[in-house]
Amino acid sequence: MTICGCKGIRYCKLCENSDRVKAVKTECLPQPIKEFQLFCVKCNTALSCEHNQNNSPKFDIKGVIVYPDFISELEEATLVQDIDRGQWVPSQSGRYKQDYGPRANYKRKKLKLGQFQGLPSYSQYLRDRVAGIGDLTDFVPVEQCNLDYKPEMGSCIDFHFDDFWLWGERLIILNLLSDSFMFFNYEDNYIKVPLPRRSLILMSGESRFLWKHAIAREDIHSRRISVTFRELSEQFLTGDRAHEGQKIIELASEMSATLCRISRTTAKPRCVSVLFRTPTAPTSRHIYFLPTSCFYPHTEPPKTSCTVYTSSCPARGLSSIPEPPDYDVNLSPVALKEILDQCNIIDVRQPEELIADGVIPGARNIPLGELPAQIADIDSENVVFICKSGMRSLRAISFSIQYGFNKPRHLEGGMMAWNATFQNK
Ligand SMILES: O=C(O)CCC(=O)C(=O)O
Ligand SMILES: [Fe+2]
Repeated sequence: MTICGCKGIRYCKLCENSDRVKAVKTECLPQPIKEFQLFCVKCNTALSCEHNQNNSPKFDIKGVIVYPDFISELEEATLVQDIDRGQWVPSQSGRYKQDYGPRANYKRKKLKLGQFQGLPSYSQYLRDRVAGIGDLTDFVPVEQCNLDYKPEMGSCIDFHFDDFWLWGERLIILNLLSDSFMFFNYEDNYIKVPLPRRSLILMSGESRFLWKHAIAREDIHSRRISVTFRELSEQFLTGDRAHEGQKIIELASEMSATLCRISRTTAKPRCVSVLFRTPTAPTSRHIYFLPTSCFYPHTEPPKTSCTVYTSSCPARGLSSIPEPPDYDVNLSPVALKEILDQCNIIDVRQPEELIADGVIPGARNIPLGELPAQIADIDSENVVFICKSGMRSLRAISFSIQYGFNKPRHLEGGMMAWNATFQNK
């Protein structure tokens, strides 16, 4: 017996050799598709263009827009950290799922709102940013679905339409942690749309109603998280179920996190400290750097609602840092050298910096941006983070403490201090 979320013809690497999957006729199982056209995210076309010489393109797809770099690397790291605080539940085809939205019985066309506590507060700034895109000012997301794809699980999602009865014309998906492709199919035409890491894809019009979409197993090379936002269909907005729709919209905008306190930090004038209480993290304190364009420091921070706070702050550049650690995180180059063989050294620089400035023997290179995806593979004891000057390694410390690492430390002053101490000696 394997424990996974697969049923019927769906399978993952845990259950693909099970009796249930073997019993399904091979021709019924989804097979890899080898022939497809490639979509150009610069020209928004699957036809040949200056970036992409597709062989004899047959079809174009309308209604797809990809927004590269929709969030920054730091925002991604913080977002993944917030998402991972929630519980992942096994789903079909080797995926894991976190669903925030109304419970729906699609066959009976019935909704249950009892459990729905609203969309998570950590994604409020994303929703605000989406609403800042020209055509999406009236996009009111009422569902957020996070999916976790892992190559070792063979995670994928087969070709499908998202439900039309409940969900509206526009689907919005944020692609986190690794590059991938959204695969589209209409009759015998296949198109792959690149989804660079940290990009957002908007699917509407033909790409929503005519073409099915999928994420292929062969396009998951390392951990990938997708965050899908869905709006209500017309009948829940203006049609005969509008009263239910209104209730859902009200519930969706209620934060599942309660804002406990928001205060200015005296030590850092451009920051506010925000205390939240959420079902998954009883109290979590975030210090937000305020963008210069933000209304602070001209007015008092709002005291009652974090919706007001987040939607009033243009979220670009917003990032959170946890509490400072309560032990000495600093190791001097000399101190580190003495205990080098007992340390688990993680170098968070980019690979090209290792070539330029040298490495400490035994160090494992995990660039800071990769840390959220790889942190589960690091032994959490005796960790010493290294970077060029000691700034990124401090962030790595904060991040890893939240994952339960035991007193991680760093090389104070980074490789610059190390080289100044030991080079030519
Ligand atoms: O993970 C993705 O990007 C696609 C998810 C999807 O299509 C769905 O949940 O309906
Ligand atoms: Fe979908």
